[in-house]
Amino acid sequence: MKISAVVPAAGAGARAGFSKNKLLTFFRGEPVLYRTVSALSACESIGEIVIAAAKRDIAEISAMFEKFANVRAVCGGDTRTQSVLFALRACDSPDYVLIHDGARPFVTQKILNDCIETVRAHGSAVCALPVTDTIALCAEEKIGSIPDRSALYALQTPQAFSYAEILAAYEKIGGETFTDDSGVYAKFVAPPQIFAGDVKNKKLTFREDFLSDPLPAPRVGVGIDTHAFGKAQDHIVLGGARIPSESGLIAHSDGDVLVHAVMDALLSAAALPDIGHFFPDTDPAFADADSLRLLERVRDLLAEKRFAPRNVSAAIQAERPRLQKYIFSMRENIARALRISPDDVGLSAGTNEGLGYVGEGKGITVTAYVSLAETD
Ligand SMILES: Nc1ccn([C@@H]2O[C@H](COP(=O)(O)OP(=O)(O)OP(=O)(O)O)[C@@H](O)[C@H]2O)c(=O)n1
Ligand SMILES: C[C@](O)(CO)[C@H](O)COP(=O)(O)O
Repeated sequence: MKISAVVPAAGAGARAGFSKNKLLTFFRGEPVLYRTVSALSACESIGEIVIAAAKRDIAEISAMFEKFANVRAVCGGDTRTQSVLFALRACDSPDYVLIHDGARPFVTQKILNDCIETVRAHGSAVCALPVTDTIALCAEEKIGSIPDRSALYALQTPQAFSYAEILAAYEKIGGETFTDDSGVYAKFVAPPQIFAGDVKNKKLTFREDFLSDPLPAPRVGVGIDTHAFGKAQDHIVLGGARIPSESGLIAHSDGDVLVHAVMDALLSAAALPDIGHFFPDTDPAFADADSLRLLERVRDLLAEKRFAPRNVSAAIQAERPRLQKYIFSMRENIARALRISPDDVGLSAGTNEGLGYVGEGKGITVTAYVSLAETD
């Protein structure tokens, strides 16, 4: 079952009033369009992604996605309707196509999956929200009538259709302009099926839309742990790596002070009790425990609260042993346990210039910061 995505992104963004296309402006550290397309790209059911871009923006948009093998940009048109038509024509004959505005960067994986499930079942799928305001039909600044609100919905994107049907419908339009794709399908094919949208999936239209953020701020957490040398052992375990050492770190578990600090940071970010609560050092079950397995359990505890780790940044203070050649495998081990990329795990290691208990080689201290994302 092949599913393509079409992203109309060729507008001018006139109502937002920036000096360039609003989709190329930054929101929370990345261009709006990058956020939108990244969400589509993270959806496993979607294959190719075709962006309709204005001629003046096409080089910038193509460069933005050069590392995405499945994303390409084609020339859009003067209206959204034309842009969608041109991108539809450029698709590689999928079974279904999902059309999503570049200007809706807050689309969630749940919405995308619901859209795909609906189109598979019904041949069409339109993201729709029941309206909460009273809607009036007006003429000459007078209210003509007030339709029954229980039958009114605000239509969002994504909207998905059988590719053959929506392409054929778009080819029949001629010069007419539609405000969305469901209108085209309704006119030339059949009444489209709706599924539940989300208020957070709003379209960035006006400058003010860029000031209010519908997404919760990322949650951060900090964790600090220290273990003393003194165990009769020829190695320490740090970030899951076994590192030769004159003596081991004293602990009930494997003494992985780095992973312990990361676990405490994760639990703290989620406002959960610390590792002493979940893995007490009086419980024989955790004697010599592999801390990476405990880290996986912390990941699962976060998932129960609908949080997922986004990134880890930790600083190791150790006079000895030398750690540089183990840093990459530590990053990989932590990333694997947390199901994130090693690129999202930053580690630094330094001595304490001979000062204090670290400098005297009596122990190792790690300070870890993490951030969490809320999951759908
Ligand atoms: N000729 C056009 C016009 C719009 N769009 C896209 O359609 C989506 C919804 O349109 P809108 O929010 O109206 O964007 P703009 O047309 O850019 O905004 P404005 O009307 O304020 O100029 C946006 O992702 C926009 O880039 C498009 O692909 N081609
Ligand atoms: C397609 C759409 O986002 C559905 O709500 C909307 O109709 C686009 O309208 P615009 O005027 O092109 O922003």
